[in-house]
Amino acid sequence: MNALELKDVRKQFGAAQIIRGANLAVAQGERLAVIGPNGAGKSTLFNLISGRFPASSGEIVLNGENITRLKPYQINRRGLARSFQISNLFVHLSVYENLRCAVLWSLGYKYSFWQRLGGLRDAHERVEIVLEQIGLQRQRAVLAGVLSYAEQRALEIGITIAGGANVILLDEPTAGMSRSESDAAVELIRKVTIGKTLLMVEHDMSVVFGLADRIAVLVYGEMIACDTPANIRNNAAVQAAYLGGADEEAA
Ligand SMILES: Nc1ncnc2c1ncn2[C@@H]1O[C@H](COP(=O)(O)OP(=O)(O)OP(=O)(O)O)[C@@H](O)[C@H]1O
Repeated sequence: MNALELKDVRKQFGAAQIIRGANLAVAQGERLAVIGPNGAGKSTLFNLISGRFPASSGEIVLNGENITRLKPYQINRRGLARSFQISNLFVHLSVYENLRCAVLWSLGYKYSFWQRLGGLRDAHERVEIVLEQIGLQRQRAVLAGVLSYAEQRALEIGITIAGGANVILLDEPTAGMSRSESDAAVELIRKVTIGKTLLMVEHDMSVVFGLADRIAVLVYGEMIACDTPANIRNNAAVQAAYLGGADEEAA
């Protein structure tokens, strides 16, 4: 079973066709990068998958279940978690508390007293695991607002994976980072997504080619190619429409 499938998904805002029939099948454990020029519809595609916008037509299937008409929290509970370009952190809470909120939310912190006690213990253990994964154990008590930029982005990734979702959507996870910070972020993303399915929108071609098993190319709302990095690099249509010299930069 695929982790995620899009079947002829379309989105229009008024008369403007923004996504023009996207078809995609992402296998369990696969890492897929979505690339394309500014305004191609990449964020819109993520907004459709995560339920923020309803699709105009077509079908979105997560872990075998049709999620096309579900709300974001319902999709989240079914195993899909998403990070945002814009920071999603509680800046006045500590690193630990930020992660704890994310874990408790995913556990559905609203049941009976006894379940809640069990839930709290589970949450603590889960937070410890995520802290270790994102390398922020020593900053656990630090307020999120005073972390370095790269640490904040690592915490956001931690919050995204904290609930144990099997499909992770990352929107430009290395935006605004220096080369060395983004190299470290690639390693972090690789580590925390082992055994999970990753979809990411990313403009930095060295990140894309460093992480992705497959690359989907979106141009004006149409997916013009979806293939291995090597094939995308050599795809004439992709080069003409978008990639240009960017592959040389990444090589
Ligand atoms: N809520 C909306 N209402 C109307 N038009 C929208 C809406 N959201 C996005 N669009 C339009 O859809 C098009 C695609 O935007 P989108 O943000 O998805 O592109 P993108 O590929 O993510 O771009 P970038 O790389 O610059 O982030 C743009 O022309 C944008 O103006």
